[in-house]
Amino acid sequence: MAAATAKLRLAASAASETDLVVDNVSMHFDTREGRVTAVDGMSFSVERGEFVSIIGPSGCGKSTVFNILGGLVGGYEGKVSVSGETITGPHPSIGMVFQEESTFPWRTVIDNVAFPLEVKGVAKAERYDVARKFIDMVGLAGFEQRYPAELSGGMRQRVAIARTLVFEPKILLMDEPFAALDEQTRVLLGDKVLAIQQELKQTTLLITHNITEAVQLSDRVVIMTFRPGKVKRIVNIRLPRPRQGDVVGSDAFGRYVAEIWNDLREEASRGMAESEAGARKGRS
Ligand SMILES: Nc1ncnc2c1ncn2[C@@H]1O[C@H](COP(=O)(O)OP(=O)(O)OP(=O)(O)O)[C@@H](O)[C@H]1O
Repeated sequence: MAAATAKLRLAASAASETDLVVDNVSMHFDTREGRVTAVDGMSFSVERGEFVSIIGPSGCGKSTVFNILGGLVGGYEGKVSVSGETITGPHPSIGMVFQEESTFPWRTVIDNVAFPLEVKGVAKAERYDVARKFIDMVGLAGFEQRYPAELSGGMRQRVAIARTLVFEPKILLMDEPFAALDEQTRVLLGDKVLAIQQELKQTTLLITHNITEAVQLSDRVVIMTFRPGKVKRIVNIRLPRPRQGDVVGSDAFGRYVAEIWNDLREEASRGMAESEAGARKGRS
């Protein structure tokens, strides 16, 4: 009986392991126009193996949150912790994928992906073995010897994702990695991300302004308000896993998109009204 209870307790704690906690985080910037509150008292967490997206209109503070979590900026209020440890700068458990092009143009795909292992001093044969595994996972097998200029934008972003995964980070943090791609490519790349998620059970936090992408990939979507960025609502996406791109055509998918758009429309309209008012002020 005692053993059964202990087992249950163990299962319950494993089921609720939290990888990332954002606790009451605020960030202000002092500008010539005065103090701007970019993020205001944001709190949320990401459980182990969970895929969470943060979505919000332009200017709501998404990139600021990304920079805080990546340890790229300091001077914020509140606390961010990874597996219970407060972060004070870039944390080795967090692997980042950036919006802008970040592959090294002078290196082949395999040398791009193997780069972090090369820096760590891993021998060539071993680092190529590991790199091949991740190149395969992102669907680029056969392209190992190509240079980034010989690939499409979507393929280059997959190289960047593989290069980050090679570290085996506890948390994968991505800032609009597919923003520059067309809608069809995004949905197809979403399939790749879903497959990776399925295989690695990778804890992932995606920053995006694309509702389809957020619903397609996530277990939960954190909706942010327009400036100052707060958590407006967190939506649980109860679409079955494993998911594939065709989930986008289902009625349930459409309902989630409509629900999130309802919240976002309000925020985006506020953003637009503010920028129009700013432009009028500038003209008068
Ligand atoms: N370094 C900075 N100095 C001054 N203001 C800043 C700075 N970084 C961000 N801001 C302001 O903070 C607010 C949030 O910006 P942020 O870039 O985080 O938003 P975002 O949601 O990522 O926007 P987008 O989707 O357009 O990239 C904006 O009003 C922005 O002008």
